[in-house]
Amino acid sequence: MASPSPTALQKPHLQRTEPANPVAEKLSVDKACKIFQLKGRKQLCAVDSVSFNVQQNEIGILLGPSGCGKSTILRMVAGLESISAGKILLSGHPIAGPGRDRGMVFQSYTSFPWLTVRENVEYGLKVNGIPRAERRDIANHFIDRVRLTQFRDAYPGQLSGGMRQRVAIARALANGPEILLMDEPFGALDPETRWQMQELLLDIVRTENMTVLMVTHDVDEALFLADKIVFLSSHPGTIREIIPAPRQGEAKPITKESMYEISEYIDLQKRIMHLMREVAHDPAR
Ligand SMILES: Nc1ncnc2c1ncn2[C@@H]1O[C@H](COP(=O)(O)OP(=O)(O)OP(=O)(O)O)[C@@H](O)[C@H]1O
Repeated sequence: MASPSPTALQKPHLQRTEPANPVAEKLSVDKACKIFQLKGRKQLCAVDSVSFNVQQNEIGILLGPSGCGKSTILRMVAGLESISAGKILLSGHPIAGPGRDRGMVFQSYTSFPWLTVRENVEYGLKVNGIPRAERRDIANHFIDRVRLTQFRDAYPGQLSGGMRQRVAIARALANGPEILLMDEPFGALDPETRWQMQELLLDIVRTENMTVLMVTHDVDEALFLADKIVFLSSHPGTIREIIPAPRQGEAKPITKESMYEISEYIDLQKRIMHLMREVAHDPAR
């Protein structure tokens, strides 16, 4: 089945909101804080004055020890958690709750089991009143992009874990988000499937001009996918270091094997392992 015509992908519902004033960053997190209210008037500062940005077409990775606030930051960007102080802007506009301009992919499988792959991918478009023929074209395009063409009419229960995550990615992309927010999306997959998914994501980000903010625990995944690694330390979650990847955008290696032939990646891997040990031994550093 052919991809939808370019015009189908330029329909108003898929047009990305242009910023009121053009800004360099797609996502700007500026001194963001999150304080959770606990029982007995106690408070927990989970994220303290965190600032970073992600440019259009970049993959930004949030990396750091357990409890350093990675998911909380992602959830604030998603609008699922309020921001206690500071600000978060997407294309120059403040985040004020969840919205279709952000596509979410979680570690757990989130497809509707009673809908087929195509119905799952079409779901958001249907809710938003997109006519049947158009949403079918869009769904088919993204199902092809995640290489599930042969499984359009299958139900999620008939798919492997990796295939179900591909459905989640296609579903998120079909809604035309400005940024894809991914929380450990490949964490439940076996190592080989995980590699394949990482390579597929890199390919999709390039060809669909997508911007991504992803949480991971996995140093190799961060190295392979990132244009920028935001490394956090915990209690409270603060930025330890913002590390640009040795190669950016089109210059990044497209397979894991080729990444490990590049000495800067090996050096960076060692440096990140070292940082991980430091923050694990002394969270306050
Ligand atoms: N709803 C909540 N209420 C109170 N505390 C919370 C809440 N959500 C998260 N926290 C706390 O905020 C801190 C950061 O949690 P968060 O889940 O963001 O960390 P993380 O880096 O994503 O951890 P992990 O890597 O283990 O998933 C933790 O101390 C956690 O206990």
